[in-house]
Amino acid sequence: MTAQLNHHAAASVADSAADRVARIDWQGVVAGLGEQGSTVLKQLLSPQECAAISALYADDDHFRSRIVMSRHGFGRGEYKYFNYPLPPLIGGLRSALYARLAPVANEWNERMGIAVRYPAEHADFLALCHEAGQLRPTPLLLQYGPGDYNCLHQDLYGELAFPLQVAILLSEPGKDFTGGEFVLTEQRPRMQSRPEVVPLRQGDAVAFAVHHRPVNGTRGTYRVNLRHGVSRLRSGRRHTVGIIFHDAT
Ligand SMILES: O=C(O)CCC(=O)C(=O)O
Ligand SMILES: [Fe+2]
Repeated sequence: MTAQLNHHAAASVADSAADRVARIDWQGVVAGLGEQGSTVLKQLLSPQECAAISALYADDDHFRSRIVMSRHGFGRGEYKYFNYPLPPLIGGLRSALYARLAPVANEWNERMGIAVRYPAEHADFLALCHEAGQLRPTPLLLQYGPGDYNCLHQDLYGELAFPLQVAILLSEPGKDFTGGEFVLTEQRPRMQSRPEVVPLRQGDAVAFAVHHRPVNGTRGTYRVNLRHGVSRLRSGRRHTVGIIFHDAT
């Protein structure tokens, strides 16, 4: 009886976005981002939350636009950009994650010799985006079926770009879908690209560099260029929510 009650309590407690972001091992995340340009944030969403967010896909009231990837040469599959106001959990994660990633972004820019610095609070960064004419929300919900894939790309939507982003896998590999792995490539100057496959379970998030990041070499710091995408789904259905911190023109 006690175990059942505890289980029920754990499932029904409103675990705020801020609380769960505060529990992440940020030292480990910062180390992973520094070494690989990406890192996994385990179990950011419960299976119930993943299912609830995936179910939003069918309801166009939540979205400002729908993109069919094959029409633009982006791959195969589709996605929808959320409208403001974002669903509270996604909006809450967006601002809580930003506050933890902004110091990393500032350190990267310093090392890459880029003068831009990011404010501590996401609301202040969004105000800068809006002043620059980047008014449209960028968080998105992606949907893939058998044979679908997402070509390697960078999510840049205007002059202002926050250098890190987060994607959360909403479906369970091996059960809801097969194939469909999250892939990153890292292009070093005058060298061939390094591939990285990021293993994710349902509810896990990956934080990664949007565009470029600094790497220490023997002759100082250089920039590597990153792209991300998704390998071909072999079967089933895969949903992801993408959290991009800059808004779009
Ligand atoms: O579906 C994925 O895992 C990748 C989604 C993506 O490209 C993004 O969130 O920016
Ligand atoms: Fe993307």
